[in-house]
Amino acid sequence: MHQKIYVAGHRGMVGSAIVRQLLAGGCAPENIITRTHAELDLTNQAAVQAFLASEQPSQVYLAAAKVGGIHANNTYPADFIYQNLMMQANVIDAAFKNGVKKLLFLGSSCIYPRNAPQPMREDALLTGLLEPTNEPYAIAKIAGIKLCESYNRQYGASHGVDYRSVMPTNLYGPGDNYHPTNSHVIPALIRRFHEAKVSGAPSVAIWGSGTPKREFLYVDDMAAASVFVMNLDKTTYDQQTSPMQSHINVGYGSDVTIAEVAQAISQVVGYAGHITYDPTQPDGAPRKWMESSRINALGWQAKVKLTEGLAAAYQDFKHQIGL
Ligand SMILES: NC(=O)C1=CN([C@@H]2O[C@H](COP(=O)(O)OP(=O)(O)OC[C@H]3O[C@@H](n4cnc5c(N)ncnc54)[C@H](OP(=O)(O)O)[C@@H]3O)[C@@H](O)[C@H]2O)C=CC1
Ligand SMILES: C[C@H]1O[C@H](OP(=O)(O)OP(=O)(O)OC[C@H]2O[C@@H](n3cnc4c(=O)[nH]c(N)nc43)[C@H](O)[C@@H]2O)[C@@H](O)[C@@H](O)C1=O
Repeated sequence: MHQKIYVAGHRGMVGSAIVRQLLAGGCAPENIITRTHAELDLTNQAAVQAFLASEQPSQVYLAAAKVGGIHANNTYPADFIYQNLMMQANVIDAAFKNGVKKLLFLGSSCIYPRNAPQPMREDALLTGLLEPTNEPYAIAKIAGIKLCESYNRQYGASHGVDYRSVMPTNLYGPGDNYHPTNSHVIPALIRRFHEAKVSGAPSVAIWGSGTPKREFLYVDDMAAASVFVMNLDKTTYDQQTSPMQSHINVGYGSDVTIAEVAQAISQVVGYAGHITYDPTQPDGAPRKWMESSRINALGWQAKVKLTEGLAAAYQDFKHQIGL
């Protein structure tokens, strides 16, 4: 019998990329189960339980979450911690209760301490204070990792439960959220430089100092990593993880300053004006570069270079606004 795969968050940037990856890998469309947020609110425990009881998928990709950039995280902390805690607890528990043996949880690079040595290794988790601008979201993500680990420890031998966690670095690409203030830096600046080019604005303001560094991974690379980790045989996966340190970093391999990525975006968009800086906006973590040797040792490597990915992201933006 063909495997039914539930992709939670299939309309989101990562979820839609995971669906593309599954289809490209030969998965039949009818075997990919999806529900929109309007059809199934994952913060509703009874609805999630009823859905998984009726669909009985064999795998779950948990790519649904309350997601946003530094301003959104800093403005709506209650939404970020509550909705993410509820979604992941509901999906992971209902998956177990309905016999799902394989689940992949998507965390974030935010789980690591603000001042973790760079690049950040998986064993840096819980060794220091978190970045205040996204601490609530990070706490929810850490809880997601520990939910997966705890179900594995309690039910792995008896029920074959094998729930895995990948920690993406900052992501961008098709299907991104281009909201002017709630988005992440790359989609926000694609929109702002595009609008400045169209309006002829003489300058564009970047938030913060421009000095923080970020690692950026193209979303289709992230989707490939997600399917790769989900399908790894357990013996191989266990070689790079331990029962209470089961998460795996997924990074591009190198990072750039915000000033450098802003310059690159202005070139891709074709904006010729000046770049200024708005110190009233927060910088957030000074650096968030992932140490990805575990997943690299398992056989996955990022492929899409930043300039190539930015060009594709700009095409996606223009498509989203109907150009
Ligand atoms: N983007 C990034 O840079 C990074 C993302 N991640 C993680 O990757 C995962 C995917 O992120 P990304 O694709 O960027 O996020 P998106 O916001 O693009 O997608 C999230 C999806 O989840 C859905 N969703 C949100 N709340 C609910 C709910 N209550 N019930 C049902 N569905 C819901 C959204 O639907 P709707 O829009 O209709 O509400 C949307 O389709 C998340 O776990 C995120 O934390 C980790 C690191 C970096
Ligand atoms: C992805 C990961 O990490 C996220 O945190 P973050 O990396 O700080 O997110 P960010 O992309 O919003 O900012 C990156 C940097 O960029 C600068 N910056 C400049 N100008 C704009 C700007 O116009 N918009 C935004 N958003 N940032 C800007 C901004 O000041 C900051 O220094 C979490 O929210 C959380 O979502 C998470 O999971």
